[in-house]
Amino acid sequence: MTRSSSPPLLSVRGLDTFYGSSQILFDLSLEVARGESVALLGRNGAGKSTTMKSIMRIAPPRHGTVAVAGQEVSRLRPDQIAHIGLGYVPEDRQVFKLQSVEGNLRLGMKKGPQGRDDWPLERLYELFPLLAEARHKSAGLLSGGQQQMLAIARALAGNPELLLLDEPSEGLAPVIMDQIQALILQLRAQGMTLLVAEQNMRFCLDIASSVAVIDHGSIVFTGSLQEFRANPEVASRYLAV
Ligand SMILES: Nc1ncnc2c1ncn2[C@@H]1O[C@H](COP(=O)(O)OP(=O)(O)OP(=O)(O)O)[C@@H](O)[C@H]1O
Repeated sequence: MTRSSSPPLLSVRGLDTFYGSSQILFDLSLEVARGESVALLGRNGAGKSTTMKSIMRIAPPRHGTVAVAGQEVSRLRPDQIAHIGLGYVPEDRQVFKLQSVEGNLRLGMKKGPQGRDDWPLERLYELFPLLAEARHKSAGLLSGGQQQMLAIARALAGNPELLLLDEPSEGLAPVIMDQIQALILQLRAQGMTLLVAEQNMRFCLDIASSVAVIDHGSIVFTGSLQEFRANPEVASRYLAV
């Protein structure tokens, strides 16, 4: 999906990922250019979370490569991967419930690529005023929407160049979904590159510049948002609409 000659920020090539003997991803390839916001859309069980986990090497692929800004991730040591610029917000958010909001943010803090340190606490609190108000509260006492915000803020605290969000709208009331959507739009406006896995097409299309559709562990469509909208049969065939 990149149109420039520099390597895409994220390049995923030919992933085959298995859980035990079950193959979940089949020769899956995907690109995210710098500054782009890619929606990875697919039905329940299509393989969206497994794609995210394969990129993060939580579910390491058996075959295929993942490169970040041209550097292949599978060749790096785990301590190097932590500083390569990927921020990951898992589907179940995984906030540390017994820690305070600020404790969670501090635990997420690390320098990004080239020692970047763009997200001090003050900037995080500016973007997430609700977290500033709740800074001393235990994370386990936050609402689902606030926990989603905390999970995103904690990922930002690691100074990522690319943010991977796995089903950020899941389980949220529509009004809270709108708030998360507005936040993601603010991040886009600030230049963040995003890969957002979603079942909820409406949520995702408002924040996406490009779309990749996954079905049964393979990418079946990639294109710009305009191309996706111009091909409504893709949504009716592969997504629950
Ligand atoms: N740990 C696991 N062990 C075995 N099979 C798994 C595991 N995790 C997921 N699967 C299976 O892999 C397939 C893809 O799951 P995945 O979670 O990647 O899909 P998804 O598109 O993210 O869907 P969802 O919206 O339900 O999260 C499903 O058939 C699922 O049952």
